[in-house]
Amino acid sequence: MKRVGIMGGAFDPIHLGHLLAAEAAREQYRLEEVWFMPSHIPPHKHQAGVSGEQRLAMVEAATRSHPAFKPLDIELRRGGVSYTVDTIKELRGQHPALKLHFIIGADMVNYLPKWEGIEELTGMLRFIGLQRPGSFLELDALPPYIQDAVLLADMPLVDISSSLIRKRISSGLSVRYMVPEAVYEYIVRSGLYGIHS
Ligand SMILES: Nc1ncnc2c1ncn2[C@@H]1O[C@H](COP(=O)(O)OP(=O)(O)OP(=O)(O)O)[C@@H](O)[C@H]1O
Ligand SMILES: O=C(O)c1ccc[n+]([C@@H]2O[C@H](COP(=O)([O-])O)[C@@H](O)[C@H]2O)c1
Repeated sequence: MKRVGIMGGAFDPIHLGHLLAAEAAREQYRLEEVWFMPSHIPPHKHQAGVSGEQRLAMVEAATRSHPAFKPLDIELRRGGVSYTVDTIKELRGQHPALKLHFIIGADMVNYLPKWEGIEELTGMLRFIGLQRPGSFLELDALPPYIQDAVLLADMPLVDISSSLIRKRISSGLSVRYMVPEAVYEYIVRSGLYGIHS
């Protein structure tokens, strides 16, 4: 069975924290591919300020150089609120022979009990959880059926978030090296987040 990781997020914009988390999960759990999937409307968060098309273009730019990383536009094409349970059912229908892993940072691991259809989701995939500065991943605080569905991976802690990047750009500060060069160029070229080159 092919082992695939899915890294879902708003990617507004995609940054080095996302990429290092995906690479750590890929290596430690021998994932053959990792699919980066921008959400349409995130279930529990403000809607992205930048269009789905532009967030996908940044994901494409960020993943192009890695042979195992691919963009996935399934949630942008479906529209509406991007509940993971709906997406995973759709993906399992399309690819019944995949072993799916959903890669998430500590903030999202702690939030798993509130995910739509979480009981059903834990029967369809494993989560791979990574520590993230600012949110301590506490497996013991989760119900046992969720703990059983979460695998842990290590990564160099990266204190970068999309909101930090947006805030720095709007304050005229540099975000070079917080995002891949190709993403930085896309942000400048498209004038995203009010950037001045
Ligand atoms: N620096 C990081 N280290 C580990 N995981 C991360 C990091 N940044 C984001 N993630 C994880 O990546 C996934 C997608 O995150 P998302 O696209 O919402 O980025 P974000 O940086 O959290 O955005 P925002 O700051 O706008 O809330 C989530 O599971 C999140 O926990
Ligand atoms: O389905 C849910 O209820 C759910 C709740 C919170 C987060 N998620 C998914 O988890 C991924 C990371 O979420 P976020 O809010 O950090 O971008 C993204 O793919 C979301 O759709 C999903």
